[in-house]
Amino acid sequence: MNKPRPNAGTRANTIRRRPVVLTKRSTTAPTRVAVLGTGSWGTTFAKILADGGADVYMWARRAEAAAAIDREHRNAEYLPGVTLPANLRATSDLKAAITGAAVVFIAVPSQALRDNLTAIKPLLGRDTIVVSLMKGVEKQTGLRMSQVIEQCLEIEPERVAVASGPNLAMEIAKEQPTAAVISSVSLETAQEVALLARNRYFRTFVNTDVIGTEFGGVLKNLIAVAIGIVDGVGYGENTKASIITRGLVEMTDFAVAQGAHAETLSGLAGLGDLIATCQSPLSRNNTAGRLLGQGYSLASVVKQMQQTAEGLASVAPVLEIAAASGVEMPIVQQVKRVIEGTMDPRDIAPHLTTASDEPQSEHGETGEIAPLGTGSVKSGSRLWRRLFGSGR
Ligand SMILES: NC(=O)C1=CN([C@@H]2O[C@H](COP(=O)(O)OP(=O)(O)OC[C@H]3O[C@@H](n4cnc5c(N)ncnc54)[C@H](OP(=O)(O)O)[C@@H]3O)[C@@H](O)[C@H]2O)C=CC1
Ligand SMILES: O=C(CO)COP(=O)(O)O
Repeated sequence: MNKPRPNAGTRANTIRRRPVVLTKRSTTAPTRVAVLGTGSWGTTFAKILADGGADVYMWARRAEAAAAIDREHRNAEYLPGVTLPANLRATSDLKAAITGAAVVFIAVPSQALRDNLTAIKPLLGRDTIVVSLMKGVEKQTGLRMSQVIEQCLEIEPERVAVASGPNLAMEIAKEQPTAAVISSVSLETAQEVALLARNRYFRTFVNTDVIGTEFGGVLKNLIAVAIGIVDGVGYGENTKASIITRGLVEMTDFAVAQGAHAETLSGLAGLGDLIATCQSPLSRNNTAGRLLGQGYSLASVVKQMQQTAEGLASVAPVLEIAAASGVEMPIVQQVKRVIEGTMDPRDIAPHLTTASDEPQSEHGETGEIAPLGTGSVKSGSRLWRRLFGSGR
């Protein structure tokens, strides 16, 4: 990462804020939407939208991938055995996919987002809403996906939303019921997107905590890599439960220090997704961790992975932001060291690498019951004063 950039006060955060009038969409005709990316999540989300009644056009970067989806109503490469709705079309022509779309959903790997936005920008309508389905941060800048979108497309934050939650693609593609959060600084935008992205097996809630919702998705990936390492090494349920529990504290500390609400990290986009991803062999982050735990090098793991494991790229920028904000993330530190090959995976443990050997309070430095998300925040810090010093 070249320049660590704290989340508060980035340019993308400070594009403020002429009032945006969101045009009400027609309620009679199906809403035209585009989904960019025909991997496992893009295809599954397109199915969610089509099954919810939207008129969906997917974009694939490879013409043969688009043609196969259009012709066979299947995406055998990413979702074997799943039949896609007949009203779901695909193209490799970006202009054809985006033109006329009221909402554009993006599901490409996080590190590829910026390049794709350059091509997307001239094709967007004045009111088009852009929704990130991604769960990574940009390695070079540390920016969240919604920030990259605002910055590159030069659009108001009110036209941007994110979707996150316990959403393992293959389970949803098989129509197993689940829920997710749609978040935007504009409640109206979040509601509009949530109404489109819901159907008999997919329930959407809304919030306006974009920072917490996005970081929930980013951070649970890192804890899922840790759990994979534990599995790979052969440790059992106590180790995993300890890491999941302490991992949630790290996630919450980090996100709150960036301006998130602690409750968001206890919700679907935090705890919910943490449970799903840490428990499931479907998780690519979990799988990558398991290979690391079995002793494979990062290069070998990347080679073996057929699909995107965002946690591998997010770990360094997250730790840089954590260091800049005074947040301790001992579990994520351990993941980084295993990825770098500087720690034996068998040494992974839920211990806290604090300077002192004194037993540490589970609930923060006072030893009193403190809200989740204050476990490792130092008592002199700005966050601590905000939580405890102001009498709140
Ligand atoms: N899978 C899941 O269960 C979930 C994933 N997510 C998030 O969704 C995002 C996408 O993940 P997912 O769909 O699973 O990933 P996949 O690896 O399954 O698919 C990636 C997709 O992006 C395309 N792609 C790869 N590189 C580029 C590029 N440089 N430019 C344009 N398109 C590119 C691939 O095309 P090609 O086939 O040609 O390589 C493919 O269509 C990630 O951020 C992930 O965290 C969120 C929730 C659930
Ligand atoms: O985000 C996900 C589930 O909510 C998918 O997790 P993986 O990217 O680890 O497969």
